[in-house]
Amino acid sequence: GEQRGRPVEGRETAPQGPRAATPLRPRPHPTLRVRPLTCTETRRGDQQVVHSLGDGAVHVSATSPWGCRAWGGLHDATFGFSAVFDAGASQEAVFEGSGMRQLVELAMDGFSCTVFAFGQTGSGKTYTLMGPLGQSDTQPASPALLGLMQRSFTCLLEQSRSRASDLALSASYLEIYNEQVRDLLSPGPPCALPLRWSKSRGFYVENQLSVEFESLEAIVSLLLQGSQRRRTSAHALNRHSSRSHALLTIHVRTAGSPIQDPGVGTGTLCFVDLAGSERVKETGSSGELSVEANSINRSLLALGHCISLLAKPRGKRTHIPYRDSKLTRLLARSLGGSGITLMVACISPSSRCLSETLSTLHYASRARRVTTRPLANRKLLQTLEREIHALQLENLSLRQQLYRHGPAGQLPPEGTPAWPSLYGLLRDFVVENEQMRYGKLVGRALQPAITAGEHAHTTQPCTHHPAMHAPPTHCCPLLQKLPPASSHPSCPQCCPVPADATMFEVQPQGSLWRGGKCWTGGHGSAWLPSLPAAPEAVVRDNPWASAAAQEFPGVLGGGGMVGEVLFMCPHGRSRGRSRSLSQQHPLQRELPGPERVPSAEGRVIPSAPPWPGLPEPRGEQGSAGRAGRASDGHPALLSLSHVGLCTDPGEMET
Ligand SMILES: Nc1ncnc2c1ncn2[C@@H]1O[C@H](COP(=O)(O)OP(=O)(O)OP(=O)(O)O)[C@@H](O)[C@H]1O
Repeated sequence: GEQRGRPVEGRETAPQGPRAATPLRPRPHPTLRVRPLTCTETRRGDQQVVHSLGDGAVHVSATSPWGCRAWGGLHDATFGFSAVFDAGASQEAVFEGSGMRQLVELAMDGFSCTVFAFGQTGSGKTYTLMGPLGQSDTQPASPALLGLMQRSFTCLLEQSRSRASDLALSASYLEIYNEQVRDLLSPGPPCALPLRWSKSRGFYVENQLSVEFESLEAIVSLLLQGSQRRRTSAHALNRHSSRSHALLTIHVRTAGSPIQDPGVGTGTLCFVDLAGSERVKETGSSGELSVEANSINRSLLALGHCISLLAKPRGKRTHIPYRDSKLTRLLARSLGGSGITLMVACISPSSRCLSETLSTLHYASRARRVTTRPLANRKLLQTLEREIHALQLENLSLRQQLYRHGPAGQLPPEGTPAWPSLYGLLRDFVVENEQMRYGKLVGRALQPAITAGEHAHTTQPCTHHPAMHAPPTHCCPLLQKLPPASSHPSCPQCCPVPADATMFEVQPQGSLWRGGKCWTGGHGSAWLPSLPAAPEAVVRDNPWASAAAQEFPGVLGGGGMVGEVLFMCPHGRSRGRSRSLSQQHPLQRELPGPERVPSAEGRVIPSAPPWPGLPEPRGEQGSAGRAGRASDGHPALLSLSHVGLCTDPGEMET
């Protein structure tokens, strides 16, 4: 019996004009185009089964018994789209009414935009995107027949000229033929290019050619050149059937940025002309044609599968198998990622194509439920740049730490085995890295006061390195109480490990093992001018250490953590960069997450997992952490690897 198809939920209203559509539409934006009956279909007496009802609705009434069988007796169905263009709609009407102009503007603003045409073979996908391009090699297409691509190019170039900013446009064009990605712009015979994945770019094609253009003629000629290289064949339903999926991408980037890596920092507008789904029986394909048809159908099936999964509510989504085909890999970002997608479903009105038409309509209905999270690439780039800058600073600090581990301030010679293993070293770096991040936060918090010049007058140039300034001493109460520095104020170049500095290693009993000439207290502020025989003696006999011990009882009274290497600078006053042993630093609450917050002893739990067979990392709460407390219960000394923060927020980071 007859059955009326349910209208698709939440049907969007048709756009009222060029600017009517919402500029940022996170859902794929299905638009329907119904082509006219072809001469062959008319001659054959095929009936028209698709009728536009207006307001984005289309009605399919199946009178063909063949169609009824295929859809289990479903004769009637109404579907809703954001816009429906029937057989009489002009190419211009499709461009203006589909939201294509807005998509171009979004690409210019740095978003990743994709328009893809899908539908049965011979349904008018290529015609909608490119017009009758390539169907006549001798005559150029009339301007009225130009497709979405050429109209978008014009719009892009107009936009790029009208925007004062320095924007450059380039294009790449590839096809996926029998699961091989091939560059359509590279000269020479087509060869398969590798498809790779990177965190910043997602899936991308390696060694793909990208050609810069400045005029409409140039980009249209690229389009023509690529389309002529694209695989097409004739079959029963289409004399110019595309045998591959083609992706033409326009990259909008800031002039001067590298053309080789257009993935990051650019807006993109990608036109995807999918190969049409086909029933081999109907197209009469055999041999190579049927191999191509199988490959096309398989990749379209993978695309359909991804779309069905993406259409589920976010909470109920399972893994999206983008890797099932090259097509889904390349469309991953547009479908479910940070892109904005316009889908153009193309159908034939012929009763003979009913089954395929209904399949396309259901496919489009599913796709409209997919949501993406559009993110402008330029904004993404700024975020990444900030992150890179922070990481570079961190890297520098880590290099300095590594430098300190080398003998006599030298970097270890190449080929020296990593200490104690590469993993151990890395793990320590993770700990240090997190602590330094913590220290950096404090430094950043203090920076405004420092840059305001509040303490500027107190800084003194280092006698060894005039470019370096010692920190303002009055910022830290501990430094204020200490006697004046000996020969010269310290600077990051002199301290903490000058060539004549010596290391001590902390033993399980809490005593210092003299492995060198110097050690420092937990604040890094009480650098001692002479060699201690034992820490107690240092505190007792040395005025610097005594002052520090009075100010912060317990800090200098105990040993460090077992296995720690402590340094002492013979030059007197330390750098200002020092780590607190305080239980609660006022800035701790500003830390971004619990893993960055030091423990009560001022240590940070590393994010690196413990490695079997290796001792606990120095910052970890293990046996080393427990031994880090002095026998009287006060927190013990911290080694340089824990330096970075002062109890007094007034003390600056070097
Ligand atoms: N809206 C239209 N108006 C007039 N002719 C059209 C229209 N759409 C398609 N055609 C004609 O229909 C035929 C098939 O169109 P086209 O090649 O674009 O189909 P296709 O979907 O790209 O097919 P395939 O998937 O096999 O490549 C062409 O001859 C084309 O000129």
